[in-house]
Amino acid sequence: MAIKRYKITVVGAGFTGATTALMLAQKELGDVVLLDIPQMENTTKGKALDMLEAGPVQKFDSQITGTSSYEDAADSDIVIITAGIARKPGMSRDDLVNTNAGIVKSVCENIKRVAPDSIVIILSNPVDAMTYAAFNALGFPKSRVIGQSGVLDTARYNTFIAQELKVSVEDVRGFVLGGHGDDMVPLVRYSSVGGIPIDTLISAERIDEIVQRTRVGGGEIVNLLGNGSAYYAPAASLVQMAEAILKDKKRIIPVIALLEGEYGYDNLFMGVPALLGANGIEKIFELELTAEEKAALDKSAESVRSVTAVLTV
Ligand SMILES: NC(=O)C1=CN([C@@H]2O[C@H](COP(=O)(O)OP(=O)(O)OC[C@H]3O[C@@H](n4cnc5c(N)ncnc54)[C@H](O)[C@@H]3O)[C@@H](O)[C@H]2O)C=CC1
Ligand SMILES: O=C([O-])CC(=O)C(=O)O
Repeated sequence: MAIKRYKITVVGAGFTGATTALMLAQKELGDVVLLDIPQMENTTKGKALDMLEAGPVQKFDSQITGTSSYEDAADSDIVIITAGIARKPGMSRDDLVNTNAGIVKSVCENIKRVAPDSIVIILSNPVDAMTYAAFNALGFPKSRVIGQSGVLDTARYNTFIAQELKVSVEDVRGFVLGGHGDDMVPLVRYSSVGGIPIDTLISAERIDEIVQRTRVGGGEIVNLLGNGSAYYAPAASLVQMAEAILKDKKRIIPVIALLEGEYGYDNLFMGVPALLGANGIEKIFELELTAEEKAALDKSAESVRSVTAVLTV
């Protein structure tokens, strides 16, 4: 019997990448390769060794390797791309598009060469457009090119709802659709706590405030940190997606997927609820939307389209 040990490569060993590598190892989802540019090789090796040395204390046996060589990523089952620059206060995610498109493209050309059967999850911002750029550079089927935004946006939304009601986060089921920008669409009508619709528990005014705080949730952290963006919750979100795939859990979670007619959009990568399993995105779910919800989603899609259109690479 051949027992499989998974290999997960995390490209970009900065705040999000390093945190993701540690969380993957803590859950023993597989062996982890942490990869950054040659100028960062010693730092990357140092971070990987430091994490590995947490294993005896935290009782995990995942290997963690720091490297700048794509050969070490050969035949990865999953590749997570966090490479690129992060925004600072006063910037929007879209300001990163030109720099990060070049980085994501070069990373994907290497991944295509060394791990042609991998499932690729993209975090680098602006993430809807970067997932599109990755899809073009990889040439993989759409089921194997997935962007992360919805797990994080939903986690923020759920956090604020749980705080408002003083209940366990475990019982909150929020839903966020659309692009990873300030006009994302938290869907109040599809959000519940212990099965109870939130609009029967929270006033309309407070719900509006929670929705607005969710939309600018990334910016709230950017302003507090002063010199970078969120990484603990983004890393946890990536790990949830990797786990759904590696354990073939068939989870229904929001991810950035290529839309080919769904919700009325074509040739657009944007956040929608999807079934995530061993084959990557196995199905996209189309929810019925009211005219108001559809108008909000159209606005978000328009923002994603305009930043995707500036891709020059
Ligand atoms: N989609 C989402 O929900 C989120 C996206 N992000 C995005 O993730 C990206 C990374 O954020 P952080 O880790 O905080 O930034 P960071 O600056 O801490 O780390 C980025 C790392 O990428 C590396 N890098 C740059 N070019 C590379 C290349 N060609 N190959 C390999 N590695 C390369 C850098 O050396 C650096 O170590 C940013 O674009 C940020 O905006 C961050 C949080 C959430
Ligand atoms: O806000 C940022 O720039 C990073 C990010 O995407 C998030 O934390 O949602």
